[in-house]
Amino acid sequence: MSKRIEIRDLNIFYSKFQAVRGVNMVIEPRSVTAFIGSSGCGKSTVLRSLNRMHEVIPGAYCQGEVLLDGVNLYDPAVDPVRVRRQVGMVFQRPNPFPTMSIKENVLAGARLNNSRISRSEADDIVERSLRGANLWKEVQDRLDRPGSGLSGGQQQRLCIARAIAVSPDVLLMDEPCSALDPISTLAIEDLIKELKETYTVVIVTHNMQQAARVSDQTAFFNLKAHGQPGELIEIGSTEKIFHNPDQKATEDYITGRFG
Ligand SMILES: Nc1ncnc2c1ncn2[C@@H]1O[C@H](COP(=O)(O)OP(=O)(O)OP(=O)(O)O)[C@@H](O)[C@H]1O
Repeated sequence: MSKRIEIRDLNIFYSKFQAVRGVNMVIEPRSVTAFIGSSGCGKSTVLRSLNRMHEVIPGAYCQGEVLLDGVNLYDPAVDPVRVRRQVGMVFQRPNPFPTMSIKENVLAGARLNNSRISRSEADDIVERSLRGANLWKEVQDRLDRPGSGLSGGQQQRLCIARAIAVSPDVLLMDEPCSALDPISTLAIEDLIKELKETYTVVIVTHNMQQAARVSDQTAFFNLKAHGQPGELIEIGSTEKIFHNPDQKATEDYITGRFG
């Protein structure tokens, strides 16, 4: 549970187009790291490279290393399906399986890994995951109703429950609150702070206040010019990046002078 991520000399391509260049960073276990930066600088691309989701896109590939507790996820001997089990992902729009019950939504990934889960094991996974996603109290009396009947914020917590049901080491979140109202957003932010007790969390956000509220470390990405690859400009404690960054480009972005 909760592993250290080290990214070494990562270059990321969509066929001939290089989207990201030369990223190096360390993400400690039991912490939240926020990726910020203007649109198109490669935040989501880097995030997707951390669980080998990037290469699912035809023609897309990476060069470099992503180490999870010292093991390179891109080593030819490593099974990408196993990587995606270890490194879970939550997307921008809550995407529960609409016809499945709340309970079956939570169990979807767990059933893929093991088709013979006993009833009591399934009940345990459902309760543990829904409690972990701060949703249990709201749905415990309607576990057999469709996941699509929940509010947007509840659906996103259901997706988080589905991600943690397979006991990952890392949770990736790509703008998890961008489709949510402010109250649901705060509920997810509170949850992120709890999740870091157990998992390594990496979140892409356009919301600076959100990065400042939830993250321990912030990584600022930028593009030198349109059509150029995105680069990691600066990474540091969120306190430092927001109050005393080393790079002028970071300061300009944080203070809203561009981006
Ligand atoms: N599936 C794809 N095929 C080809 N190019 C892509 C694909 N997805 C993203 N790109 C390109 O890669 C670059 C980085 O995109 P990415 O979505 O990672 O940026 P981002 O910083 O997450 O942007 P945003 O903040 O707008 O979500 C952009 O130039 C984008 O057009």
